[in-house]
Amino acid sequence: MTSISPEAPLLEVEGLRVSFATQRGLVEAVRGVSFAMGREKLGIVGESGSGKSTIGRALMRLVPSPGVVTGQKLKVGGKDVLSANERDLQGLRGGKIAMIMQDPKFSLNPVMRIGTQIEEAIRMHRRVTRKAARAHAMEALLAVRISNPERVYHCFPHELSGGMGQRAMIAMMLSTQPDVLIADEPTSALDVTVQAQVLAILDDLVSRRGMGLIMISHDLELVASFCDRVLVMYAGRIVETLEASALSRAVHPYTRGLIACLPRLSEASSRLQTMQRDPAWSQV
Ligand SMILES: Nc1ncnc2c1ncn2[C@@H]1O[C@H](COP(=O)(O)OP(=O)(O)OP(=O)(O)O)[C@@H](O)[C@H]1O
Repeated sequence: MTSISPEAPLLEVEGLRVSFATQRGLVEAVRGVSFAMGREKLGIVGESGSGKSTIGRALMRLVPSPGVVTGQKLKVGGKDVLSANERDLQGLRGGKIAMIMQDPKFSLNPVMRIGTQIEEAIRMHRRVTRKAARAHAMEALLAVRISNPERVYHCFPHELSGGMGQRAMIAMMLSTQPDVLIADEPTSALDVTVQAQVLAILDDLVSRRGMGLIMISHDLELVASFCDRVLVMYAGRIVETLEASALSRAVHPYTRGLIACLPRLSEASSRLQTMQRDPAWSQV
């Protein structure tokens, strides 16, 4: 873990804006988002298209062309992301901040064995021998509760099940010891049992390593049960920030609408509510 004081925010975001010039006009995906986070689990929820993933990508400086990212401040572990050059970015990505995606297919190299990929990631960030990198890779696989790391080490990604592939990806992202991990819908492609196992692994790793975790999801219930704090997004803006334990005290009508739309076992026979949107929620 890099040496930053426990009190310093791991992440500082002020006035973040991301827009895309498209043939259909300017898409303002993120419209002035500000937040800070420490060693905590922070959820970002909102419906599809509200800008959640774009925030994650902006933090990694991975917004694709023609995206334009601006802001007053975007700092990870005290390092400025907005002004970082390619070399700085290599150190930042993996070293300070890493991202796991919904599907390991997009993060793992399909033609490289799992162990080799993890070792490569480690050796990009730490001066260690091949032998030491291999030992660290094995440790990383064990840390995500893979009981037979030797076998997984030699596998290609397609030889792993969805849950195992997800664990291997988490192992790779954590092997470089980042301060902040962004998990973008990390479990939505997994069945419920495997989902619970992967969340338990993330929870354990985050609390043992004292990292910050950003969990991006459209699932308010999941995020509220897993995270300490929740940012609720609507149309590119944060409309509400809540302690996860205080969801019932949400005041924004969009958040209240999300809560009202959740199915409840006690009301199995009643119709699910649908959200009534107010155009005023999108106004800056
Ligand atoms: N490369 C791109 N080019 C043009 N528009 C984009 C691009 N990437 C994202 N957008 C637009 O930015 C907005 C926010 O997208 P984003 O993927 O961040 O939303 P999201 O909340 O993560 O949604 P989802 O849950 O579906 O992933 C959407 O309107 C999307 O169409």
